[in-house]
Amino acid sequence: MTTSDDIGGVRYDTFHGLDAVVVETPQAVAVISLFGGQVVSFLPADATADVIWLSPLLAAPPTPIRGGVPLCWPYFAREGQPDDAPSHGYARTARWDVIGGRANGSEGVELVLAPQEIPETLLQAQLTVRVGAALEHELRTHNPSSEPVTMTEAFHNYFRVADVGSVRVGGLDGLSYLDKFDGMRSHAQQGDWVLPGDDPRSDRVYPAAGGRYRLIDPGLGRVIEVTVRGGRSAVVWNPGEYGAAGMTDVGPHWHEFLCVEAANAGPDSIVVPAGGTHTLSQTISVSAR
Ligand SMILES: O=P(O)(O)OC[C@H]1O[C@H](O)[C@H](O)[C@@H](O)[C@@H]1O
Repeated sequence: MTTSDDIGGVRYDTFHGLDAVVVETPQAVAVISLFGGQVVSFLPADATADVIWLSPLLAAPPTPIRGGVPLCWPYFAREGQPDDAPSHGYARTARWDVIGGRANGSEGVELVLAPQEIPETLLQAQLTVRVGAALEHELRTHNPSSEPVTMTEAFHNYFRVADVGSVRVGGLDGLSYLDKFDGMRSHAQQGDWVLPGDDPRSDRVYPAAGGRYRLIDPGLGRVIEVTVRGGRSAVVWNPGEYGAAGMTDVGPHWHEFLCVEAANAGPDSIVVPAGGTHTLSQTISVSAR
């Protein structure tokens, strides 16, 4: 493993019991768990609350981390998989190593991570995380085989909110979505996403979405903007009170987060050609409302 000790502002530490890399820049502090290779905290210098939600009821590895930015890879949910396949693939329970990185002066710090062997897939993953005024993710998937491989994926962003019942998500108006809480039937999104009043939970896949989503949180007085490249689907998920009651790592904390995910899922699956590469990227930035 390449150490990151020689990059200014980068150190190995533990965070909520997880082995982690902490990245401190003048603009923000971010923490990346080596279990799952996932960001678990992003705190811009002027922020009063973490942008990312991490469950206070976190289970220990190998249970996937509930919170942060899980990498769903090389498939989303159990799409195209047998019923007993692990939800969201293997990346989020793999151990990742830092294999490179550099300080980019006033732009912040860039780290490159790769998972230790994932024997279940032919595909190879590499994640670049950039920490500065914004938080950037770039997930590269390489297919070294001689056959095309179909995949789905997501950055399963858990965003901290004051109360999921009082936030809105812009950028989805007019799209169709597949509702997992309604047998995957298609519905039309009218206006911003808000938590439904009659059945307060959400598990929606928006195919062919625009790639620019705004989570407006009046309670925390901020807007979180997610700008996506190479990802055609958006997913908006919160299990609601009753769904969360059956999840030991969510429980009463269900209203503290909303997942707005950058994905290629459902009809937006990706075929990575033999010898080819596909990249999913997102930029998360925060502004005052
Ligand atoms: O419990 P997990 O495997 O982490 O999945 C949590 C959620 O992830 C996505 O948002 C899916 O659309 C949901 O159907 C799923 O419940």
